[in-house]
Amino acid sequence: MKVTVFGTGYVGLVQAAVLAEVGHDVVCVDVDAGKIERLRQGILPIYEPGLEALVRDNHAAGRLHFSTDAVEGVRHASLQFIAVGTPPDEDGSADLQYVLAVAESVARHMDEAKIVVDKSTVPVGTADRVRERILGVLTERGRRDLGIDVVSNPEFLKEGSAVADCMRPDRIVIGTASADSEEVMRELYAPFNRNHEKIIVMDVRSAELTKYAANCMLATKISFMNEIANLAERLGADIEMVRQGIGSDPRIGYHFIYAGAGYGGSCFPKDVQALIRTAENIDFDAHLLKAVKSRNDEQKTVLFRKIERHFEGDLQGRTFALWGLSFKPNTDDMREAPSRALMEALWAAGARVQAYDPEAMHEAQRLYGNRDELSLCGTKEAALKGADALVIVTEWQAFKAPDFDFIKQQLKQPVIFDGRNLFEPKRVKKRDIVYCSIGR
Ligand SMILES: NC(=O)c1ccc[n+]([C@@H]2O[C@H](COP(=O)([O-])OP(=O)(O)OC[C@H]3O[C@@H](n4cnc5c(N)ncnc54)[C@H](O)[C@@H]3O)[C@@H](O)[C@H]2O)c1
Ligand SMILES: O=c1ccn([C@@H]2O[C@H](COP(=O)(O)OP(=O)(O)O[C@H]3O[C@H](CO)[C@@H](O)[C@H](O)[C@H]3O)[C@@H](O)[C@H]2O)c(=O)[nH]1
Repeated sequence: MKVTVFGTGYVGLVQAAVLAEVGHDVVCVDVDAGKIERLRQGILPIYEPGLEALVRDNHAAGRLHFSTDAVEGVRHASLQFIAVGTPPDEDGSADLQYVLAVAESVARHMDEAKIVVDKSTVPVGTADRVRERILGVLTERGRRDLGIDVVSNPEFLKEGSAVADCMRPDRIVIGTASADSEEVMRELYAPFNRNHEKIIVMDVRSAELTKYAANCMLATKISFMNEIANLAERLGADIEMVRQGIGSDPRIGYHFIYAGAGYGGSCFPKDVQALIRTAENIDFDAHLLKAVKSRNDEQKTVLFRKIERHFEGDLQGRTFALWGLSFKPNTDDMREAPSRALMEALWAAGARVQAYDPEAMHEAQRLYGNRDELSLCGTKEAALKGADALVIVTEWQAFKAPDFDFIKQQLKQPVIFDGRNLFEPKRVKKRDIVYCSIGR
C-alpha cells in the first residue's frame, strides 16, 4: 500500500521504515531540509538500535523515500500519517501547531479522498480539530466534495527499542467510526497482526485518551515506587527487596516498578502535564496526576540532595564523575533527562562535572558544549580521574559490572552515588567504598 508519513522523528521515521520493510511504499515528508538530505545519504538524525540498516536497505530498495515537498507527499497516497511533535505549550498543554500545519498542507494539496491518521500524541478532541481545519480549507478551495476521515492511531513505541516495538507491537489501537477506514488500517497492519489479534478498534476519543492513560499509568507506577523508596530509606527498609516482594504478585508485576532518579524523556513528563491541563480545561481537578508529577519533580533532586548532604553543603570547586547522560539506556535522547537537572544543580553549587555516556555525547555537546564546568570524556574510566565522587544516573549495561578497585584508585574519595540501584550495597561496601543509592 502507499503511505505518506509527515515527520521523521522517533515515531515517523521508525514507523515509516517498518512499514517499508513489510513491503509498503512510503514517502516521508519533513520540513527540516538538512534532516531529509542526510536521510537520503543514509545519515540518521537519531540513535535507535536496528534503525540505520532498516532505513538504508529500504531506501536502496526504493520503498522508502524522503522529501521536503508536502505536495509530493499528499499526492503519493490516500493514507496520510501525522507523526510530528506535540511539545508542551507555555501552560503545559500539548502544542498542536505542527499537527494542524500538516492538516492544512493535506487540505491545500489533496485532489482525491484521504484518510488522515493521527499518530502524534494529541489531546482528546484533536481529530475533530484536524477535520475542521481540513474542511475549512476545502471549503475555501471549493472542494468540499473530497472525502476526508481522521483516524486516531496512537504510537506506543519506547525509545531504545523503537524498531522492535513497531515490528512486534503488543497492541495496535485504531480510533475510527468509519468501517472503510477500519478496513484500510487493518490491511496496512495485517503483516504485524499475524501471531494473534492485536488490533483494538474503538471510537476516536477513546483512542486519543488511551495513549495518555497508558503513559500516565506507567508514570504513576514509577512515582509510586519513588514515594515508597523515600519511605524505605527513612524507615530502614530496602526498596529493592520491597520491589521484588510486590512484583511477585501477578496483579502488580515486575515491570516499571524501579525506583530511581525520576522519569525523563520526551513523553512521560509532557503527557502527564498535558492530561492535567486537559482536566483543568473541563474543570476537573486531577489530584492523582498532579501528585505523580510533583513526586517526579522532587525525585529529580534526590541525587543532588544526597551529594550535598554527604559533602556537608560544600560543593564549591569539587568535581563529579557522571556516568549516563541520556534519559534512559539505548538512546542518545537527553530530553527531560534527570542528568540535566543534576548537572545544573551541581554547577549552580560551584561544582564541575566530568561526564561519559555511550551514545549521548554529541547531544550533550550540542546542549552544553559552551559550559566550562562540563568536560565530556571519551570513556567511563576517563570521567573518574581526580573526581570527588562518581554519580550514576542512567542504567546503561556498560555500567553494571565496573572494576570497583579501579574506581577507588581514580577518585579522590571512594564515594558512589547511584541513581539506578545498579549494585548490591554489601559488595560495594566490602571494597570500602561509600555507596549511596535510592531507597536503601
Ligand atoms: N519519541 C517517542 O518515544 C514517542 C513515542 C510515542 C509517541 N510519541 C509522540 O509522537 C509525536 C512525535 O514524536 P517524536 O519523538 O517522533 O518527535 P520528533 O521531535 O523527534 O520529530 C518530529 C518531526 O516532525 C517534523 N515536522 C514538524 N512540523 C512538520 C511539518 N509541518 N511537516 C513535516 N514534518 C514536520 C520535525 O522537523 C521533526 O523532524 C509526539 O506527539 C510524541 O509525543 C513519541
Ligand atoms: O521502572 C522504571 C521504568 C522507567 N523509568 C524511567 O522512566 C522514563 C521513561 O522510560 P520508558 O518508558 O522506557 O521510555 P520512553 O521511550 O519515554 O517510552 C514511554 O513513552 C513513549 C512515548 O509516549 C511511549 O510510547 C512508551 O510506551 C512509554 O514507555 C525513563 O527516564 C526511565 O529511566 C523508571 O524510573 N523506572
